[in-house]
Order: sequence, then structure tokens, then C-alpha cells
Amino acid sequence: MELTAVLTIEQLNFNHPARALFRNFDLQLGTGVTWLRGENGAGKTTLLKLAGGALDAHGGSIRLDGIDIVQQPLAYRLQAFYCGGDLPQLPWLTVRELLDLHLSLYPATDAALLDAQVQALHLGGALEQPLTTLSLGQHKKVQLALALALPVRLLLIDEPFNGLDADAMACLRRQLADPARLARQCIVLTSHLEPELPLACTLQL
Ligand SMILES: Nc1ncnc2c1ncn2[C@@H]1O[C@H](COP(=O)(O)OP(=O)(O)OP(=O)(O)O)[C@@H](O)[C@H]1O
Repeated sequence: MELTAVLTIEQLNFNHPARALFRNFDLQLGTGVTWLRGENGAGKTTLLKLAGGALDAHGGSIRLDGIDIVQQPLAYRLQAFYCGGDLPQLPWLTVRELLDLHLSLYPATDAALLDAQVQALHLGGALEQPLTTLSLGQHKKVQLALALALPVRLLLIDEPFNGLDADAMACLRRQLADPARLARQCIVLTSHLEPELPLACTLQL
């Protein structure tokens, strides 16, 4: 069956100062989960950040359902979410304030759905805490609650299972295997271990 591309990367070029990473790199991904694999330093996080708009490419194009990341940056960002391990931006906010901020940034988000994700990940008790006081696992859960609730077409998740307790891991695995989600979203995740999910594609860097 022919792939209907959601994410299209053409002739991508990107170097870190001391490391050439992508040279004329092409990629087309459709809906469902893509497992991005590769040894440490292969460029997995960098590729997620490029596709999420957190880094600017040095050449080539990145399009999401035909929306070009350079020509229509806001339209692109409304349809993409990068869930990484970076420590929080705006560290003076509480968890609730960060979630509310995202409800404004992504106005099509269903607030009740976001609240349901917060409850499912047992974050309800942490809502009034400043982001700086969260444990690493709680920080990861806040990012994942957003990732699972925002109505984006492209979800980029760096090492989704790292640092999660058993309940949260099962909750995440259930949702990333939900056929309705897999039919509507292009999900790219990195993992050094087999993700134990139904996969649309495996990509080795
Ligand atoms: N800000 C930066 N400045 C300079 N070099 C960087 C920067 N970020 C990453 N690199 C380098 O780019 C390469 C790719 O890094 P990246 O984090 O994308 O790899 P990765 O495949 O995600 O690795 P891991 O499996 O260890 O998480 C590495 O060699 C890294 O040292």
C-alpha cells in the first residue's frame, strides 16, 4: 500500500559545531508509531528537535501535511509537539500554569482531556507545585500529559519510557497503541529498548 506522507523531510542538512549529522537526508512518514533507533550520538534527539521546530535546519525542507516549517512556522507548530527531556522553560510557573499556557498556545485542545491525562498520570497532587520542585519522573509526566492531550498531527517523544513508574508506563503504552490515535497521528519516538508497541515503521539512524 502506498504511504500517505504526513511528515516529509527533503534534502535536510544539519551540523552541530563539531559534528556533521544530516547531509541530504530524506524521510517520509505516515500515521502510526515510528521507532527511531541508533547508537548514542547518532542524531535521534537532533532529528526530533528539527522536526519539532526546536532547531533550525541549515538546508532542505520539512513539511507537515504540506505545511512548510519555514514558510508557515506558526501553522506548523500548532500541529507539532516535541516532548523531550529538557528541563522546563519558564521555571517560575506552577504545573497548572504551564498546562494553562499550553491550552492558550494550542487553542483546539480539549481542557477536559488534558485534565483526564493529568489524573491518569497521577499528577493531580502536583498541580500547584512550581516546575522547579518536580522530580524528574514528574517532569516527564507533565510533558507526556501535554503530548497525549494536545490535538497535534505530529508527536515527537524522546525516550518516552525513561524514568516512568510502572503505572505511568502502562498508561502510556495503552494510549500509544490506541488504534484511533494511531490513525490520526504521526508519532515518532526514540528508544534504546524495544518499545513494545504496534509499529508503522522502524528507522535506523
Ligand atoms: N548543542 C550541541 N552542540 C554541539 N554538539 C551537539 C549539540 N547537541 C548535540 N550535539 C552532538 O550531536 C550528536 C548527536 O546528538 P543527539 O543528542 O542528537 O544524539 P542521540 O542519537 O539522541 O544520542 P543518545 O542516544 O545518546 O540520546 C552528538 O555527537 C552530540 O554530542
